[in-house]
Amino acid sequence: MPTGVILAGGFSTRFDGGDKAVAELAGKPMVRRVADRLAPVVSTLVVNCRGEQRESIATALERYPHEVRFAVDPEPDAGPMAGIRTGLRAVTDEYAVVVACDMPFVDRAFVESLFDRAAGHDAAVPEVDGWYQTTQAVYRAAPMADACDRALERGDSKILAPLDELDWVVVDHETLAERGWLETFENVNTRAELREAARSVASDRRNGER
Ligand SMILES: Nc1nc2c(ncn2[C@@H]2O[C@H](COP(=O)(O)OP(=O)(O)OP(=O)(O)O)[C@@H](O)[C@H]2O)c(=O)[nH]1
Ligand SMILES: [Mg+2]
Repeated sequence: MPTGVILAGGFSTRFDGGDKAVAELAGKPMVRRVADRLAPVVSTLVVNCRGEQRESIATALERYPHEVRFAVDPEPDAGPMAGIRTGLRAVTDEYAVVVACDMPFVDRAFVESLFDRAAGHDAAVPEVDGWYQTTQAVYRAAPMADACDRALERGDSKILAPLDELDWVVVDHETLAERGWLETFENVNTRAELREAARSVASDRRNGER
């Protein structure tokens, strides 16, 4: 089975104090929600974060059913693409799904379909409203990490820069909408968005989901 990489090295500046990775959403830290949603489709978890986040994230991931590896940023604040690179360097499987720690509704069936689409290619990246969702995408770990290194060496930290030299496929908006997969990209940046997400979890619970 492939690996799951959770990106958690950001500074949560819009979140008004505290690290959103370990903020509780309906009683469960967000990073744990993402990890639990990936558990059925991955066999190893890699968490990319800064050194000082490691202890609190490890606590949030206690008794996770798979091996958990930490990939600590050598340099903090180098941006999400550098975080993807650092996370993918710790991957030993051919493919990995990368998911941001603030996407607590990541959909398992969607992730499985991303792995299917990526097979034989270097990446499968969804596109929503014209934006490529590189922080919820599947990559072939080694070529993507190498391409990130080269982009960073050229001083290009744009998240799409490494894809220029790779064979990547796009999962388009229409397909995502048809299959009911737009909610998988919902992300939490502010305390208000956290409250909104908690309301979604509560209403889904009433409907017998989540
Ligand atoms: N390793 C690493 N990851 C990052 C960095 N910046 C953002 N990320 C991750 O990329 C994902 C999406 O980023 P944002 O939503 O901007 O998160 P953030 O930067 O923590 O929050 P803001 O400060 O409010 O922008 C999150 O999973 C972050 O943890 C960074 O400089 N390094
Ligand atoms: Mg940011």
